Amino acid sequence: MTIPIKICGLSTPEAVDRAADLKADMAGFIFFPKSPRHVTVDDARQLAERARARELKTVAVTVDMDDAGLDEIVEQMKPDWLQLHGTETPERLSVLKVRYGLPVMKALAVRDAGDLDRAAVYNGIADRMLFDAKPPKGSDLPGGNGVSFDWQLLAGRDLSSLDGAASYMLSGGLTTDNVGEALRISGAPGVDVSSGVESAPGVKDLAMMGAFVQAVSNAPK
Ligand SMILES: O=C(O)c1ccccc1NCC(=O)[C@H](O)[C@H](O)COP(=O)(O)O
Repeated sequence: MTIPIKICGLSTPEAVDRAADLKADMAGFIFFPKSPRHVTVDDARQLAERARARELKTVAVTVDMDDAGLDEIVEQMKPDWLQLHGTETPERLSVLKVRYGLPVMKALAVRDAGDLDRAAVYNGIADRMLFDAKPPKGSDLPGGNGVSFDWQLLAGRDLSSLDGAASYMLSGGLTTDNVGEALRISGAPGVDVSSGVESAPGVKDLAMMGAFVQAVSNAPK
């Protein structure tokens, strides 16, 4: 079984090409001005075009964005997926799925088992969940903080009610050094990485990207 990998926060053609060379499944582009990974719509349009040419799926990552902002992103970038990384409700997801006809990945911030229980409200609505760590106190970013949550929370948990073959992705503080252990403990069907493949905030490191993908493929199935 191959584990789907999303590499998030890409902002250069080199990083997009590297993700495609490595046969990552998804490339995430961040629309959040406070993030060191923020891209403009025009940047995203060009980067997504490049990804599409290599059959790399693109994900527009937004946070409680209004319709006007989303309209522009969808029209220009033509993403394959929307990732909603804010406080979007199941009702909001339903509206956006009809409006854009795109699959939606809902990020949920996890610290304890109760947080994971909240995923149930998105059953049958989100096409995929992304379980990420809660941001540390004082962080301006809802994601991309390089912190993990307790992977044991996912161990043995029945998430079969979530739809799709890869019903969720594990995220938050994953690195080459810990992703094998994270997969072993959680049994996650997919992984997402951002700061764990960066040499500085927002700067993707091509060698680290390669090492991460290798570590995932080396992980015991
Ligand atoms: O990465 C960001 O800067 C970011 C900003 C605002 C919303 C979401 C953001 N990232 C979303 C992701 O999917 C990240 O890959 C995920 O949070 C994991 O990040 P990391 O812990 O750095 O691997």
